[in-house]
Amino acid sequence: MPDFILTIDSDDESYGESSKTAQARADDLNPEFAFDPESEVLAAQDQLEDIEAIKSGFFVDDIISRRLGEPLVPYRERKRKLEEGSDPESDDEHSEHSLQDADVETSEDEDGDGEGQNEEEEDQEDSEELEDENGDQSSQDSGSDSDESLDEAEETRKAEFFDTAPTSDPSLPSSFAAMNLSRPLLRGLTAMSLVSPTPIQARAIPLALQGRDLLGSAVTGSGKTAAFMIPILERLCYRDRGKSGQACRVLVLCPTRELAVQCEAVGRGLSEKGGLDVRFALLVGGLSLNAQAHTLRTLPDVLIATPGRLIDHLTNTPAFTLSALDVLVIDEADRMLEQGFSDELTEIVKACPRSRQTMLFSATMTDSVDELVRLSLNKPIRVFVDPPRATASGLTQEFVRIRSEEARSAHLLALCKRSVKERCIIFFRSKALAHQMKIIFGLSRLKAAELHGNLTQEQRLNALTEFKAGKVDYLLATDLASRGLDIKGIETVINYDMPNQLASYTHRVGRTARAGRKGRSISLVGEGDRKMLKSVVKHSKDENMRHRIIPSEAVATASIALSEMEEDITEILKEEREEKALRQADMEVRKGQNMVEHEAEIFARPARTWFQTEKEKQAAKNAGKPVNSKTEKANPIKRGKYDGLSRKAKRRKMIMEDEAPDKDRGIAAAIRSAKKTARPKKITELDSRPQKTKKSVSGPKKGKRSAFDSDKGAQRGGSGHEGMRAKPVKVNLSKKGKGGGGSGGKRKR
Ligand SMILES: Nc1ncnc2c1ncn2[C@@H]1O[C@H](COP(=O)(O)OP(=O)(O)OP(=O)(O)O)[C@@H](O)[C@H]1O
Repeated sequence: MPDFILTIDSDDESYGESSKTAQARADDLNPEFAFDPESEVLAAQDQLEDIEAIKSGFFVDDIISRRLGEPLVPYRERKRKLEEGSDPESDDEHSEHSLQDADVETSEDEDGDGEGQNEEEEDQEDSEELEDENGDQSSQDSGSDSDESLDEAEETRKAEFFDTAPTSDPSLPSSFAAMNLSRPLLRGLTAMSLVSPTPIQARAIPLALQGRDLLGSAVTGSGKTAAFMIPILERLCYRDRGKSGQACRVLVLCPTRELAVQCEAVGRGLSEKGGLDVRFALLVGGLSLNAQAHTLRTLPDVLIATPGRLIDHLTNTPAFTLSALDVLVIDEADRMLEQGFSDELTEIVKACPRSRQTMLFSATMTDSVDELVRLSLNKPIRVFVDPPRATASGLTQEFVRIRSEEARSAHLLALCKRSVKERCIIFFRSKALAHQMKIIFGLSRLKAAELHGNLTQEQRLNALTEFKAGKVDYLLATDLASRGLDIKGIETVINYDMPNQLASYTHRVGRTARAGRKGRSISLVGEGDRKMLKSVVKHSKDENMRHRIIPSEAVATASIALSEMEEDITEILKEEREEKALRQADMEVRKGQNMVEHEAEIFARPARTWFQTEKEKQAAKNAGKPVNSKTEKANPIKRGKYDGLSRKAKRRKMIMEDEAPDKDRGIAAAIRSAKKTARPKKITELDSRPQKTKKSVSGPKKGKRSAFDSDKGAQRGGSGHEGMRAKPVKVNLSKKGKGGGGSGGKRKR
């Protein structure tokens, strides 16, 4: 059997060979371009509540420094230096250390002792084993073919549920200019060096401009954020700008705070660089509730939110509703449909008007009807650019075999000491593991920051800032950082352990090789990870896979170093616990003092209500698995008659039902119509499908066309007014699906 996997026997081997497709993609994209969320991170930090950090990690650097006999730098001083851009730790020391490592590596490489021989035999064995994984593939393929092939009933349901993309014009726009976008937006795109759309952008943007519901999927790092942000901004160019037109029109939901921060940075960047007057609000946990509530009172156009905080505002911020929402975007939608988020998502969808446009995006998007029905989509179109679970073509995937679990950390340490020395993100299954490794890296003088849910929001944002700025070489993260984060220049992703789901693997390794660049992933594969390895092999191209060997001497050296650290690690963890308890006690005392001093004011405040108790939240999280379509089929979601209606619409329907039949219906109708007129108008959508525009749209009426309507040629020629498109076709989204646009009848529930 041919050895399909190239075995790397040198740690220095470059991962740089890229396939022709990667080159083609690289030509398509501008690898130098990156959105700069860093400034946004700092902006978000300004909003932070002044919470004294009491969680772990905050002071562990100090404890480690004390152990290593290094001078202590107070946290506030460190933070100030970070903001000023100077490195609090000595670079010299680090480079000296790297040199030492290099020396060791050379001497080891030159040393051809018996252990090397052993290593070779292991190589052979490992290659065969990986080959086996591939060998299994054929049999597994044939077995899973039947698993994966959808039964006829499912096919029929999909045919009924989804719409097909219009095929009349198969040519895709080759530039943003060809998309007939308004001039300020084109200016913003150019300022951000975005010239030609990526495949997902070329397909999704025209459909999104028509107001269609859609599901977008393409590999990680292929520009999905701009694929929904561009049509949103374009449509907002045509909104009613009068006072009565002010409303929260767009909601983008993200599963993590960091992703929301980044997403807002992309939208804000495009808007500011193009000179569009679109206002954004970031609604994420960990940032000041009051500041967010204050922003909401100004009715920002676009809300970028995590579900929990959004629901908090919906429940507790007076007068805040989503009743005027035009567009709902769910980023990383497959994750949001999972158990941990699904209750919150259902609650949010219920608060949105049914006439909205809904767009879902993810690199691992599902098209399971069972999972999608709860979102009340209206004949959505699937825009699936790459095969499901595909990885970026510039990615080389390497695998290291771990023979005993005890040796896992030694492998990681050896790998980082010898080969992967910077721009690396390492994923761990648990927060505790990531934290423990932070201590090990600290004691080994490897610069690392941790990013997981046991940290305060300030610590999380600081970790990202430090990593992006190159102040630390490693980001030790949990799956919190696996989705969506776009950090320029990540060269390597290490999987300390394999995740439980293939989708998580795809997202983790997708933090590198983005936007046409090259990158590599290195996964440590133990006995328990073999099943996932099989799945990965099955979904990957052979030429992108490598088997990596870490010399056993290097692992042995790391192992000795680790055992020498054991006592220190225990001591540090103990010291940390004690310090944490002290701070906690200190905080409790201050809280008590506050209660005494400000009792009257505190009790005068309206009590906040919560959508779910902590217990319920935990139960939902523990369920944690993707929705089981079979169970769903057996127990279909029961829908009430008010489901899918906004709160306002629900109230209206209830009032109408309560109305006595003998009441003057004419007066009631007149009142409703007056209220409707007072509501902000929907933002426009570009409907390029001619058969739909003429009959169905409530666009500009005869004799009421704007001065720009007849100016098509001038606008195309560059002399049109900014923010206006020639002959804008105004479509009232609330009419969507009522016979117009061929999207068929009433919205399905
Ligand atoms: N049209 C474009 N031309 C060049 N580069 C682009 C273009 N659109 C986006 N990019 C680049 O692609 C990078 C990745 O974009 P983005 O984060 O939106 O990817 P994604 O598909 O959402 O990834 P993920 O699935 O990991 O969330 C951005 O940093 C940006 O630099």
